[in-house]
Amino acid sequence: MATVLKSMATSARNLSLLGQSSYHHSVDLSNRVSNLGFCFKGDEKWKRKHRVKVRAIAEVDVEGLKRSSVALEGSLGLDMVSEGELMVKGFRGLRKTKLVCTVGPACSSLEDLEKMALGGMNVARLNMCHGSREWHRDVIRKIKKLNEEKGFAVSVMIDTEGSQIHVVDHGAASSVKVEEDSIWLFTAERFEGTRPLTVQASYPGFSEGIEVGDELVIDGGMSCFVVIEKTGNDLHCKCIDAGLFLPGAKFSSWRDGKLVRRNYKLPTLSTKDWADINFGIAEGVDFFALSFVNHADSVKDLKNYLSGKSTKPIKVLAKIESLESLHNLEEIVKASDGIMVARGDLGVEIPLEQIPTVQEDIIRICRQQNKSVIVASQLLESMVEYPTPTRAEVADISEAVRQYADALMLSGESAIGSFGQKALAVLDMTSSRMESWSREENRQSLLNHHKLGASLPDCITEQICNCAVEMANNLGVDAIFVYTKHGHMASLLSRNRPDPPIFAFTDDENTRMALNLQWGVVPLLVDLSDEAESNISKSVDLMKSKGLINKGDVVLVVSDVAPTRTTPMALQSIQVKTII
Ligand SMILES: Nc1ncnc2c1ncn2[C@@H]1O[C@H](COP(=O)(O)OP(=O)(O)OP(=O)(O)O)[C@@H](O)[C@H]1O
Ligand SMILES: CC(=O)C(=O)O
Ligand SMILES: [K+]
Ligand SMILES: [Mg+2]
Repeated sequence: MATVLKSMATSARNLSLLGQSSYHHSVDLSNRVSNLGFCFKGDEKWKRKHRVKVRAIAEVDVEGLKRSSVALEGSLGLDMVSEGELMVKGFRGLRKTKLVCTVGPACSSLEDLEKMALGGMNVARLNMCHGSREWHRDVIRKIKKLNEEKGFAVSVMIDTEGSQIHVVDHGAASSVKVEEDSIWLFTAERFEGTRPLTVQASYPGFSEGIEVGDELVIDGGMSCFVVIEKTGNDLHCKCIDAGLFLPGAKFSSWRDGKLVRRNYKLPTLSTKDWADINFGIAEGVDFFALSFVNHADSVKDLKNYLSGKSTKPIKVLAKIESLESLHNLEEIVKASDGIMVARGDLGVEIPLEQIPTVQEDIIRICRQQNKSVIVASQLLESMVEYPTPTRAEVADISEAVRQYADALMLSGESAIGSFGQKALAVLDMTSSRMESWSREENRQSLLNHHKLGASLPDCITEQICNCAVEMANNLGVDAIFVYTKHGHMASLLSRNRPDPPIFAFTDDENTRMALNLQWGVVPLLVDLSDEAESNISKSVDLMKSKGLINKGDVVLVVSDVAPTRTTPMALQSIQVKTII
């Protein structure tokens, strides 16, 4: 717990990143809470309550909190970071937006991974474009070790390489300047080292469908060329907009202001990707993020493959990063368990000014379809090099939070940057701040209640969850409790983005890890029986014994009871309980 508090103090210090200077290093813990800025204006009851809790922390046994994540009889399988956060910030202060961090050489040691977990990393992403399988295996095992030994619950996501066909490289380690009117050769010929004014393409057929007069846009606008001659597969191009070539640059080709769609007939999942997927299954990862998905079929193929091959249910996220995928968006969302708005590659294929609206559309569709959605790429790009974010980056993060994305992702900021933990703290602070502002100002953009369920039982479940959230918000309850086997009810509650946090009690480890991507859900691993009432009273007692809920707290309980011999009907209910 001492470490949790230390990490929170670090977060508080990082407030100065956002232009606040009111934090003093010597404040006592109760001041620290209010300095974190998470209190509700005028919510005296809330402030009093949490000062009391904060004082109690000093007496908590550190070892006692580093529990195993195994569901033991009577244990409250709450991860230690949520537990610490709850004690310090209270129900309303819990961050609802989930945080995904790409693990790379800058944060792959056990110590750094532990710091990231303490800093609020919910999901660790491994990008199979980089590093060897051995390197990734080592990272996955370190994360599992931390989960088991230190009481974290960080999920693991594998992001596939995909068929990267539109990549060119100049062979140098850093960027190369491109002068206006200079003539460059784009070739698929393989050679070692560098050649002046030459870039190597990653795929022999890279220039198929490209004609003289087409424009080649590098990395969404880092530089721009026009094709002046085509010999065989090679392209001779003149720079018409000076700029830079980065290592492994991506390009798109344009004709008459429109993207030239090239049909390479390459599968979304390459042979290497399938091998990486088998690797992920063997290592027991929780999510696969599928790069360059164009059609729902590739998602369905992978899901079918997993259902036959993997003993644990692994969630499949589709990455939206091509123009094609935007044309098939609804189908792709339906077929997937979630979506990543992969703004990096998307910005190579669509004009940058379209990204904000596309992002908002994708988030809305995902919420309607009840699918998790991650906003990714360049959230804090400047922090790869600098210790503070730009104001524009903080505004971008806030906007994604205001749109109610489930999760935000760090890429290079954590993988190779010098300030990964600080970047994570900025995500944490900025999202918490925007969440509390949205609540205070009651600015929830009400979800246009898109009906999901087809069968009557599905419709009932959905309506119960919609009504439960409306009740929870109107009554101002402190927390929502839900008992769930596969996480479905928890996700239906999350979809409505309620004010109070959703504590999802499950006895399934895989459900617990999958819920790590769901907005506002705190998953807990507990033993559950068939008796709803006994589950409720047991979990309330456990939460009370840990000091996580107190006398006078009001909890809205959503339960779903399967039919038994004594009650032959499925029974779903909403109860409001005041803790006594
Ligand atoms: N495992 C790793 N080993 C070495 N470098 C890495 C690793 N993971 C990420 N990086 C570095 O961090 C940068 C940003 O990571 P990110 O995951 O966004 O990759 P990317 O190459 O931009 O592609 P994409 O996200 O589209 O697959 C990469 O360009 C790479 O330099
Ligand atoms: C994350 C990713 O793949 C992208 O932004 O392109
Ligand atoms: K990738
Ligand atoms: Mg990408």
